[in-house]
Amino acid sequence: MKVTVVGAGAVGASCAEYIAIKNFASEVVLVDIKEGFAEGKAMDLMQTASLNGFDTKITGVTGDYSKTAGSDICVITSGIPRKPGMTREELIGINAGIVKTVSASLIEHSPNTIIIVVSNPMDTMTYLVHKSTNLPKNRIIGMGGALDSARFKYRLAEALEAPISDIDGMVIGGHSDTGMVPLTSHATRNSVKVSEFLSEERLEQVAADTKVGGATLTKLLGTSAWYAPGAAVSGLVQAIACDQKKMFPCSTLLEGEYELSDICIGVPVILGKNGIEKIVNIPLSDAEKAHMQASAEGVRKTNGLLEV
Ligand SMILES: NC(=O)c1ccc[n+]([C@@H]2O[C@H](COP(=O)([O-])OP(=O)(O)OC[C@H]3O[C@@H](n4cnc5c(N)ncnc54)[C@H](O)[C@@H]3O)[C@@H](O)[C@H]2O)c1
Ligand SMILES: O=C(O)C[C@H](O)C(=O)O
Repeated sequence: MKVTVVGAGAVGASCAEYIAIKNFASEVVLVDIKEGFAEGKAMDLMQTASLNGFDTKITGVTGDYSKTAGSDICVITSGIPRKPGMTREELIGINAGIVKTVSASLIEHSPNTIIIVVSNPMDTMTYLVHKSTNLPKNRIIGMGGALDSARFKYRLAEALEAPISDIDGMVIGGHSDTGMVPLTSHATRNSVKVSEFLSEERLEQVAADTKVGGATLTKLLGTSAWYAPGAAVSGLVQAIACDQKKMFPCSTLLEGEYELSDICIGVPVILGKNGIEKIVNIPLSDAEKAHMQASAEGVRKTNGLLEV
C-alpha cells in the first residue's frame, strides 16, 4: 500500500506520522514545493521508526511527482492555512490553483488512485477535483466531518464529564464555521441519547463550540490545527487501505441524496478499498434538514467563486 501526502506542512506531516505509527502502509511519499522540506520531514519521521516501532518507509521529494507513481491513495494538504480572524472560504483564491495543479500531477502518475482532499475550503476543493479531473466520484473524498465529529465528541464528553470512549456522535454538512450540522439528536453515551443527560441549552452550547472548533484553535495557535486533522485523515486512509467498511462523514458528490445535487458536502459514507462504497441515508429531524439545506447554500456560494 503506497500513500502519497502532498504538503509536508503541519497537517501533511502529522498525517504521515499517524499513518506510519499505525503501521498498515508499506510506503508514504511526502511531496512539498519548498526545496528540501519534505525530504527533511521524511528523514526526521524515519528517525522515529525504531522508537515508535513502525516499518512504513517514508520518503520526501520536492515537486518530483514521478516518485509518487502507483500510489493507491493520495492526500492533498498543500495550500495555505487560515490565520486568526479569517474564514476557511477566504483561502480559495490561493488554494484552488494549488489543488487543481496538484490533483492533475497526482493522477498523471497514479491514474487509479483515490484522492483525499484536505486543503480548505475543503468542500469546494473537493468539488473542484470533481470538475477538473475524470476520476469517478467514489475516488474523490473530502476530509472534514471525521475531524468535526471528533471535536463534537470531545465537547460532549466535556459537558457530560464522561470519558470520550463513552461517546458517539457525528457532524455532517459543510466544513465551515457556520455550515457544520452536529447531529445532537443522534448522539449517545453508551447508546443512551445525550439529551437524557444534558439540557437543550447545554446541547446548543456543545453544538456551537463544535462548529467553531477550528477557529478556536486557530486563535490559540496563530495558525490552524494539525494533530486532530492528521489523525482524522489517517483514519480515512486506514479504512480504505485495510478495506474496513467503516462509516465516516465525508464530503462527497451528491446526486439527489439528502435532497441535494451537484455539490460536495459532508454526509455519512462507508469507506473501503474502493473509496466511498456507499452513501448512507440517515433520518434527520426537520431542524437538521433545514440546517443541511442552509449549509449547502453556503457551500454553493463558495463553489460559485471557482473558475472551472
Ligand atoms: N479539511 C480539514 O479538516 C483541514 C484541517 C486542517 C487544515 N486544513 C487545511 O489544510 C491546508 C494545510 O494546512 P497546514 O496547517 O498543513 O499548512 P502548512 O502551511 O503548515 O503546510 C502547507 C504546505 O503546503 C505546501 N505547498 C504549498 N503549495 C504547494 C504545492 N503547489 N505543491 C506542494 N506543496 C505545496 C507548503 O510549502 C507547506 O509546506 C490548509 O489549507 C488548511 O486550511 C484542512
Ligand atoms: O480551522 C481551519 O481553518 C483548519 C481546519 O479546517 C480545522 O477545522 O482545523
